[in-house]
Amino acid sequence: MTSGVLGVQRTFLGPKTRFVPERLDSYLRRRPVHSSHTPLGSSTNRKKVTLQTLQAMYSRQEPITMITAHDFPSAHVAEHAGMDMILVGDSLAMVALGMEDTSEVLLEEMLLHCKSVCRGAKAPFIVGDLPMGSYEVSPEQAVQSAIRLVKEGRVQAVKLEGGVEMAPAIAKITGAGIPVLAHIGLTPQRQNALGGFRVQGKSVAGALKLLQDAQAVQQAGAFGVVLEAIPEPVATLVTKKLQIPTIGIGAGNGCSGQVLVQVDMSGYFPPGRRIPKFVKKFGDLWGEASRAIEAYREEVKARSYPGPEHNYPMAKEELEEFAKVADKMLAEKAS
Ligand SMILES: Nc1nc(=O)c2c([nH]1)NC[C@@H]1CN(c3ccc(C(=O)N[C@@H](CCC(=O)O)C(=O)O)cc3)CN21
Ligand SMILES: CC(C)C(=O)C(=O)O
Ligand SMILES: [Mg+2]
Repeated sequence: MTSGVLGVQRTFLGPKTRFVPERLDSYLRRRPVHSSHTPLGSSTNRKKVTLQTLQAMYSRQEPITMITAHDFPSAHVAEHAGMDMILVGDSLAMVALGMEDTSEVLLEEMLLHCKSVCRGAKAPFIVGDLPMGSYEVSPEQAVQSAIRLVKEGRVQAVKLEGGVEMAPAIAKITGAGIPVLAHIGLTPQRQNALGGFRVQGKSVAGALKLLQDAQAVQQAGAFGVVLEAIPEPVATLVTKKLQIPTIGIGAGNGCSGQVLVQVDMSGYFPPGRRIPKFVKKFGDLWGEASRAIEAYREEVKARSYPGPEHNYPMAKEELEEFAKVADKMLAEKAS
């Protein structure tokens, strides 16, 4: 194994070659993976993660890693970082489209985002969120919407919110050969019924309901279930009672895998914005982006950008001739 990105550059390009990011990328793509785990940066040549891959991870109790993406670059970087699964979450309504909540986003809009994400990442298993209003009316409506996400959006699976009450829709979609990831606990599309973004399953009755929901979606054929905003012991117990993986978000460390919203975990939000308690800010993308833009703005104002190294050259004779001819041309025009 090479010792990090700089080592890779030298090996491939040689000491005299200028570093071209695109070449490093294509090199990494061709480089064979020797170890069973995926080293950082070499993931773009990784084999496609399938339902069977995920099943194998679950069997050997290897944590399943999932992150949201909402466009080409956020998908590409998630793939490059070696994520197992990508969720085109309807949270994009808020983080990419500036909507008040997730209930506003349309199936058509989700399709556009699914398409760009699927162009940006090939290896991860990609799941598309069914938006509110696209699946609750009937199992027929649900399967029609799911088919559009696969056929037009190019995702490999769909996710929908709800437990016992959504079992018939889950059965209908899986019957059409489309894998379904269920989502129970805090279901943001139902925030008006839940009384806001509230932790679920904190009482005996609430925890029992979660267990019933989890069993119902498993019975209906879901390949996994997202557990959102529930106490850790409840999520851990639900995970133990199921035969399908649980993907936690705000559900503690006893789940089969974890998911986070990419802009949350990478810190791509302004200082002072409220984030859920379960989010860990692994980076400061907002700080990086705003520092870069500020520096660009200042250099333009100070006339220090663009510099000579950013200019296109022109032969001296051409330039002198141009100046002469230009003056003549303008004088002719004026008379
Ligand atoms: N950017 C983003 N990240 C998310 O994780 C996310 C979204 N958007 N949009 C849809 C839902 C909403 N989510 C949320 C939002 C807020 C809390 C939150 O503030 N919870 C409180 C506890 C509230 C209570 O129990 O009364 C907390 O302290 O974490 C939780 C989940 C998760 N989802
Ligand atoms: C937070 C995850 C589970 C989600 O549903 C989304 O991003 O829309
Ligand atoms: Mg969602």
